[in-house]
Amino acid sequence: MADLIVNGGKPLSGTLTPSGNKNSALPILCATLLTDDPVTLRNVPAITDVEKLVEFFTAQGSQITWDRTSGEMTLAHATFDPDRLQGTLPNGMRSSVLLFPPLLHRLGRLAIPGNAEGCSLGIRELDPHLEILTTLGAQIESNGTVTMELPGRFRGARHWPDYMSVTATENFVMAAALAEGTSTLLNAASEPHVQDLCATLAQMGARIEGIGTSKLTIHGVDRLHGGTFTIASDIHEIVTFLALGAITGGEVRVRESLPHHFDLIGRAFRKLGVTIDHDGDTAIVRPGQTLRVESPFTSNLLPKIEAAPWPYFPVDLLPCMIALAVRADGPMHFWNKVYEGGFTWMPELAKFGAHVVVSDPHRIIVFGSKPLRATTVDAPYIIRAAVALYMVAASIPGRSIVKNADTIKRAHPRFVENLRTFGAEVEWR
Ligand SMILES: CC(=O)N[C@H]1[C@@H](OP(=O)(O)OP(=O)(O)OC[C@H]2O[C@@H](n3ccc(=O)[nH]c3=O)[C@H](O)[C@@H]2O)O[C@H](CO)[C@@H](O)[C@@H]1O
Ligand SMILES: C=C(OP(=O)(O)O)C(=O)O
Repeated sequence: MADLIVNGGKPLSGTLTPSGNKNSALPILCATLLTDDPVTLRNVPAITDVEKLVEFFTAQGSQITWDRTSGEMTLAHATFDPDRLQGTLPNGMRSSVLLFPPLLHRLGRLAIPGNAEGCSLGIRELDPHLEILTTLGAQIESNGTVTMELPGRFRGARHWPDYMSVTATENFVMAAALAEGTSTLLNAASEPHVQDLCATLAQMGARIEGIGTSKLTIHGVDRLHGGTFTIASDIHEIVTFLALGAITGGEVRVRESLPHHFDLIGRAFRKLGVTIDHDGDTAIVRPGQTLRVESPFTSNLLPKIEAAPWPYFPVDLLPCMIALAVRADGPMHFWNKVYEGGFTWMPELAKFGAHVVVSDPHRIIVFGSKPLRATTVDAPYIIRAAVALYMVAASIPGRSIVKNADTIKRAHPRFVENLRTFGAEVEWR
């Protein structure tokens, strides 16, 4: 495990070109297995989750070249050899579940241990994935090991799951793209990365209607083809760097900042006193903004930022807003409607001197603007919680240590190198 050593208290200023979104790159990489044609991907982030998938594909015989500096990767799975698969999928990452449809499509059979690993935000359920695969024609058995069998092709069907799950929606789309007949998913997730996967599959020849909405209709086709596709910017990295500018009082510009996804995110910043300007596709946080919780017009109302499946504010961005709230004048209520483990790291914030009341596993109130001190904190296995602990450390003069922060490397390549170009004093140890 690696620790971040931080000498904080300086304004961080600079311009960032964000890397590719992990949550777009991983399903798209899995989707490349749906064709034998070569696929070239641009802007692939050099992150540990991608490294694990590439290692997995290579171990099964796929041909992959990856220029980590330019971000261009070419994959050819014509030589993918099912007999080499020993039943172990990449571990420590939720996205392994995204291999189920393409592997079933190629192998017809798959056996996995009964639990899906992911970060420690909460229990990462397998059931919605297995329900989808069953609905689309797979047969599932479980006795500790889960065995999936697909006789022939996936078969088109209608499905309405309990909730909008990102990876389960992605699995539905991948399976239905090559199914016999038409499939419909209601209560579909529509996060930017779900849209990215659908758009890439459409470019590969899939017939998908309703991209970006909660109802997806997919007309199955016989084959998908290769091509050249670009992974979109990482909305999490965009927000992180803007928030870093705001919390340290610096001026930050982020290029390729996906302004069309920004309305509600910009509103969350405004609730904490931060204005994000847009100049074309560059997002800008200007220096010298006062972090202050915006007063609602309604009297006696506790201001609130609530996170839920898109188009709500994204749960993965809550930690950045919590870090800002720690520094903002006034109380802010946060509501994570998705994960029961999203606030387990609040005791680490308290070590800096932050005042946070955990109301229940899904809700906290941050009483900001308390005097803070540099200190040592422990990051949980939650990417943006580690980022948020760094943000608070960066805002406090003196030496802090964020221990076990290397979960950040799962999503953000060159995190420390980028921070240094912004004037940060920070290093891995
Ligand atoms: C690789 C990838 O893309 N990972 C993302 C994906 O994970 P993932 O696809 O695993 O997340 P899901 O959308 O399935 O939600 C995670 C868990 O939250 C609970 N749940 C979710 C929604 C809901 O309305 N009710 C409910 O109870 C379920 O227990 C579920 O298992 O989406 C999450 C939610 O945006 C993000 O944090 C992850 O970064
Ligand atoms: C929760 C996350 O990722 P994963 O689902 O891959 O664990 C995340 O990116 O914050």
